[in-house]
Amino acid sequence: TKWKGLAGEVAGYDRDPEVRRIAAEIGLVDTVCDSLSDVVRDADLVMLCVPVGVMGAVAAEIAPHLKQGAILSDTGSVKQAVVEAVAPHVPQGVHFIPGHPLAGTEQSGPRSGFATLFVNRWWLLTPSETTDPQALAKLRAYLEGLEANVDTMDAPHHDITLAVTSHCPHLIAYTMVGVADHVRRVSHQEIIKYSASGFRDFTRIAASDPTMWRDVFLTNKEATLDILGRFAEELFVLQRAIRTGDGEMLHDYFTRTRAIRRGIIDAGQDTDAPDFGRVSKQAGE
Ligand SMILES: NC(=O)c1ccc[n+]([C@@H]2O[C@H](COP(=O)([O-])OP(=O)(O)OC[C@H]3O[C@@H](n4cnc5c(N)ncnc54)[C@H](O)[C@@H]3O)[C@@H](O)[C@H]2O)c1
Ligand SMILES: O=C(O)C(=O)C[C@]1(C(=O)O)C=C[C@@H](O)C=C1
Repeated sequence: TKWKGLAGEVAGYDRDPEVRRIAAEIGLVDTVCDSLSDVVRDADLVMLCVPVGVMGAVAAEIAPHLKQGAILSDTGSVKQAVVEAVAPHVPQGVHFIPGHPLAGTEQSGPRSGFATLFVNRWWLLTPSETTDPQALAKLRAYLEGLEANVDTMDAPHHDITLAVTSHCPHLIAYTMVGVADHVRRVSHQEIIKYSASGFRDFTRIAASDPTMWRDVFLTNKEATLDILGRFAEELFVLQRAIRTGDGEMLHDYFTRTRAIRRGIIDAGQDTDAPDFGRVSKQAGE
């Protein structure tokens, strides 16, 4: 926001005094406030950037201090649970428009952000039927000012989509790293020394913030369990193909998954891993 000069003043608050100290030190915001009530009092846009599990408690605390006409949004990775937790606290005359930037890394904390984090990344908004179109247009224009691509969808659809594209992949990465940790026949030293790049990618994801991801799974329970159920079924099919030596099945399956990867690259969404693009081009595709 500061990079693009999109706001007259950017104020921030975190309940952790160390986070507030660092934010002031690195100039993350113009003003570091000492309380939630102070930080929201005169704000035209309030962005809740806390773990999904505490969104409701924070909303309840700020509610009496929100300015009439203000836009209230959030960055939570799950949307339906945030709507349920936050909406009941939102006063008349305040526009609540939930959101989720599909941008981030395994790092968390005030030093992890950077000005161009949202450039050419999706920022999903989940307005309701009663959302004021002018407030929605204003928020969209602000996010586009950050050079994000904005799309809207309803909250349940967001949650099942992200269960597929983000939440379950994280759980699978956490699990694989956990498995490596528990395998007795391969030492920890060997795992570190011979870590192939696939496993290294998993360890990056599995280093993501435990509080954030605990809350994601506890609040997007139904969708993640649905997709994990399908994952388990397909895993059994692949296991059987390996056991029975069904090479044709494995080859067909991997050909289809490779096409998905190519689709992501062709859509210009592969901003993080240019190496992979290079590898597939070298393979003559
Ligand atoms: N990290 C990512 O890749 C990413 C990407 C998109 C969305 N998100 C979502 O954005 C939100 C924030 O994630 P993050 O990565 O910025 O986490 P973070 O850990 O960097 O920041 C969260 C902050 O919230 C503070 N906090 C916790 N409870 C609080 C409370 N009651 N009052 C005030 N502050 C409180 C913590 O002290 C912490 O500094 C989460 O809901 C997450 O799901 C994260
Ligand atoms: O690259 C990463 O570290 C991420 O996982 C970022 C990622 C994602 O799954 O794409 C993680 C969670 C957020 O809600 C949005 C973005």
